[in-house]
Amino acid sequence: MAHINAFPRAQGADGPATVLAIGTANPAHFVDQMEYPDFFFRITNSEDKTELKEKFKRICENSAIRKRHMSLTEEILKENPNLCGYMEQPSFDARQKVVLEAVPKMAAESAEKAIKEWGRPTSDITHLVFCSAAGLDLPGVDYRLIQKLGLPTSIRRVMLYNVGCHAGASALRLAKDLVENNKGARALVVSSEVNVMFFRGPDDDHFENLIGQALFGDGSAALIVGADPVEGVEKPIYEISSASQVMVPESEEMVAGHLREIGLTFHLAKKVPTIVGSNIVRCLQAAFAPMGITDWNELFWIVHTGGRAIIDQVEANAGLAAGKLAATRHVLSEHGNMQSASVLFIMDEMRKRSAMEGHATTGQGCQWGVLFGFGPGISVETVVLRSFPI
Ligand SMILES: CC(C)(COP(=O)(O)OP(=O)(O)OC[C@H]1O[C@@H](n2cnc3c(N)ncnc32)[C@H](O)[C@@H]1OP(=O)(O)O)[C@@H](O)C(=O)NCCC(=O)NCCSC(=O)/C=C/c1ccc(O)cc1
Repeated sequence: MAHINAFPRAQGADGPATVLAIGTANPAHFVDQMEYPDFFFRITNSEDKTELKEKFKRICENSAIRKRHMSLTEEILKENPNLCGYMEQPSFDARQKVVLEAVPKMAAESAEKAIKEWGRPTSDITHLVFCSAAGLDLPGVDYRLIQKLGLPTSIRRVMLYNVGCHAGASALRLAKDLVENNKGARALVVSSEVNVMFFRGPDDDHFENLIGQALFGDGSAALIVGADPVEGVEKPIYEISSASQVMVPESEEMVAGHLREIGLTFHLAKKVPTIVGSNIVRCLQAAFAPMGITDWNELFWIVHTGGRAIIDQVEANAGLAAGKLAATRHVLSEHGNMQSASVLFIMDEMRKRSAMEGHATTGQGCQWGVLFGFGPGISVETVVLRSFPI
């Protein structure tokens, strides 16, 4: 009997991973950030907490957010008053109901847009990477997407569930490895996030909860990632040149999420913006040493929209010129913090405004760019991108 000494190894791609298409989606319903304090304190029956409301108003005014899209409507909140208390029980089933509908719906919508831009049949998609911080349900949204999009049932799926805000960048890191190690592979990367799991009313002793209530919005983004683009068929937007992850030393639990009967509770230390800021140059130096780049203004920039103070700290620590974070600030303003989807939205915004402003490349005229994902821990993902000519 013939013996096989080794399985044939998958053949790798010739070139690096590239982003070949991007699609985004949001719920139609949105809240105006300036009107939100009135709505939030009214719907949660907290009008008597006048001091807290004044502070929440100041936070909203200083958030640099104009609007946020939300799956949670006034109607749903009225039907489920336990969502409006600070820690009312039960609320998990009501949260889960919204999550199970909204997350796959938005995911399919953004993926359809990405597939349409890509221009090839769904049968050519070999891998699926799905990420979300919302939802525990089996089979997962990866499976739902196969049904909704008519993807091959043999598609190789990876789920990044409950990773946190840095998961969008983690998904890019993973997709890069998948497509570079499997010749001809095309990965559909989808992030879909809703803030239903941690919506709750105010409490005098837990102000960090209110910080979260002021920042998060819902959104989904999808990308097609593949190496060796087919000439005349596929048009690369960015190269994913390198991707690395680091846990910021001694930052454990500065950003943390705990799933309880009352949904996701999270911890957010006041020091988060300064800790992120003070670690940024170290990450840049490690990522750009191979190119010999030390002037961070040479790069195009994509920074997770964690909060205005985080973006300010990154800008100050990297010594960035005005306008370098314009795409990031625009996504913050229009959507708030959409967790893992944020950086993918900014990738889309960056290439669109580069074309609109008449730049020579998809990275506002720059060749190299950096994408930062921040999340629980604090974890930092640093992705080096390379632009393409427009
Ligand atoms: C836009 C903010 C919220 C407000 O702007 P500001 O008014 O100029 O900021 P201040 O620093 O002056 O803060 C205003 C007030 O809020 C208070 N504050 C300021 N952060 C705080 C604070 N983390 N605690 C508790 N009081 C505070 C601060 O002490 C101050 O109080 P007071 O002096 O009495 O008015 C700004 O502070 C800001 O962007 N902060 C960064 C927010 C931040 O850390 N974002 C990270 C988000 S990532 C994340 O939450 C992920 C969660 C997650 C986890 C797991 C999952 O699975 C999913 C999700």
